[in-house]
Amino acid sequence: MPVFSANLGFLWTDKSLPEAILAAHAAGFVAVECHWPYETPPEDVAAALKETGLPMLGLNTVRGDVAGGENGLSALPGRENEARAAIDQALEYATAVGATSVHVMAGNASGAVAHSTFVGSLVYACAQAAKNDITILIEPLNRNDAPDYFLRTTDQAVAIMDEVKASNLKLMFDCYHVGRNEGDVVTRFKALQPVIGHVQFASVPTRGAPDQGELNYAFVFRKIDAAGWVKPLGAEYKPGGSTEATLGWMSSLV
Ligand SMILES: O=C(O)C(=O)[C@H](O)CO
Ligand SMILES: [Mg+2]
Repeated sequence: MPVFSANLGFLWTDKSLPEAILAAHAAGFVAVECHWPYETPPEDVAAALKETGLPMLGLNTVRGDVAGGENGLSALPGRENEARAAIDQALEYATAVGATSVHVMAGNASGAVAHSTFVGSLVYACAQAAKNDITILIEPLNRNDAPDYFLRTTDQAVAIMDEVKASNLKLMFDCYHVGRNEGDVVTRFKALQPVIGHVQFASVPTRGAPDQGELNYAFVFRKIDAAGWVKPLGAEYKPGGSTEATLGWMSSLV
């Protein structure tokens, strides 16, 4: 039976991160994950994780100048030092809270130089992360939400993983992005399962709770489960109001 991780970048954003961890535990999630926790002291997060017994699955590297439209640094030619600093920061925070993975965000770029810049950043990230048994994740984002993002497809992600050749580099398979960009979510999941490090989901195309939209998540969850995937699936959707009011899917879809 599938189990779920609450993505606290989107769920319970009305609460502080430690309070959101308590809320996720009370709602029945078995794990949590976040986006950019850096304003919360890691010891406060660690205390809430300890109190609830929930693991923190992952967090993201910072995006750079968000107001200026940046969405990550690791594929940006000329920004290698900032990208490395973002990776160091994420790994330090992950280590302090016991998080098991870090999503290295590529940023808005294209072309061969961006590709080699991203590969270089990932080689660095994987080497640093291996010291603390942390997995590095890369995630293709869909072209509607992130039209200029460097990493767009699962094929591109696999080619990059083949080039980096690090056993701790894995794919973040977000059913929402795959559903919007590529389709064939279940078929792609099965084909990619050996290189997937984490799975996320939200309704397609609105990024709401998974019991709405064109993707049948009762079917998707059943197939992922049947494929032998036992890690928590990350609920990364925008509740558009009270998170509790959207949680019916936790029982209706499994
Ligand atoms: O946008 C997503 O799907 C993510 O998982 C990342 O956290 C980037 O925002
Ligand atoms: Mg995602």
